[in-house]
Amino acid sequence: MLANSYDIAVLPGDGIGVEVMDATLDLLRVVDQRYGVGLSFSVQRAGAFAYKETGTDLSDETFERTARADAILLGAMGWPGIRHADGTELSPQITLRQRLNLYGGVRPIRAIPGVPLPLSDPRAAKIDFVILRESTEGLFFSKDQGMVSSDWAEETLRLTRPTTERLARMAFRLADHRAGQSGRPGRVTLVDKANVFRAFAWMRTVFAKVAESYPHVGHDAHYVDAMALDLVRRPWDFDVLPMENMFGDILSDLGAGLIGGMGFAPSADLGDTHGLFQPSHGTAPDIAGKGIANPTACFLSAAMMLEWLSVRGGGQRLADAALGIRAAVDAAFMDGLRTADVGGSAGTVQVTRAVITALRSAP
Ligand SMILES: NC(=O)c1ccc[n+]([C@@H]2O[C@H](COP(=O)([O-])OP(=O)(O)OC[C@H]3O[C@@H](n4cnc5c(N)ncnc54)[C@H](O)[C@@H]3O)[C@@H](O)[C@H]2O)c1
Ligand SMILES: CC(C)[C@H](C(=O)O)[C@@H](O)C(=O)O
Ligand SMILES: [Mg+2]
Repeated sequence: MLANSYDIAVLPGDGIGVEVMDATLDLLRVVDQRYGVGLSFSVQRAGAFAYKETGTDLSDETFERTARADAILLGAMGWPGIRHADGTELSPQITLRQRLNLYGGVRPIRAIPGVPLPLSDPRAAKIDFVILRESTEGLFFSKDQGMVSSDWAEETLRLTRPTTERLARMAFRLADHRAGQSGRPGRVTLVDKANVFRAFAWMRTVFAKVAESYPHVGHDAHYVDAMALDLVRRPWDFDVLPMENMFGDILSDLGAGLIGGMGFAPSADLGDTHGLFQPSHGTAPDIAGKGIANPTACFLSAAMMLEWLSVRGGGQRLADAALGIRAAVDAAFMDGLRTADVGGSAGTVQVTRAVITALRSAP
């Protein structure tokens, strides 16, 4: 699909989602001038404040428009006080994942050179792994269908063969791709709780079968509780970590903590036909409106979007643009940029200016 222009559906959402998206669109316009990738943006309203004003957090019209785009860029959605009648928070992100079958939640955790890290071990600078969060089933399968009585409450975890096999193939392809780029051997480590639940023992058999088709990629499994320990103790040892939905939700925030916080953690929700890109963080009500949200995670999510469009046949310019964003982010932080979340004073606008300057001055 070598196209001259790409239609990007943009859903800024709520709180700092809007702030980091404004910054990302400023960056992408400069990227477009420099690399000539031909991006056009159609901004759509969705999220908690849309719900408050219109009664829906994701209208059918917005969904259809979003589903027709070449790629989707999302800020963050949700707001603590804005709830459904049953008290649950709104989550149109989950609706999008389920309706577009975005089963592969790719959440890279990479230490950005120059950003202060919480672990003092010098090996922390080498942290570079990917959480691959299954994003349509697992424990989220029973969302809105859990049974609650006055005496008990029950939710259901479901893993299906088609999704588990697709997730496994995505994990091995990703490890293979990363090995090709880094020169290090690839390794897929399934994160589960197979010592207690049959569902995870079964998941191991599905992964072991898929692994046979990738003999050059290493493969093992790790219990989720031990993985929580080892991600703090030796995170530099891991490569690609596929896991069930809820485990991935939790461990991806832990991973973000290892590299400076949520403001540095990008993500992509990928299916076979659609790709949605968003920072892993939420709407951050505690800092919204203060101008200090770190837009780096959203910048890096936009880079993932350009790379995905490139891999789907969009050509080298998109790949170069993705690399250009990553290099500019690294250069800006190496040059001393310090965001408020890592003890500095640079706000959203300063970070955006610094990254744009680095992009413009790159050879
Ligand atoms: N993908 C999404 O849209 C998404 C993800 C997570 C949470 N949420 C929603 O967001 C709302 C707030 O959730 P929460 O507070 O648990 O999680 P959060 O990710 O919004 O915030 C957690 C902490 O990280 C900080 N933080 C997050 N992003 C940051 C950034 N870019 N720069 C600097 N600091 C940042 C916040 O200030 C806060 O201290 C809830 O309604 C939740 O449901 C949405
Ligand atoms: C806001 C919430 C519905 C969402 C999730 O649980 O998936 C978020 O925590 C995330 O990690 O993207
Ligand atoms: Mg989460």
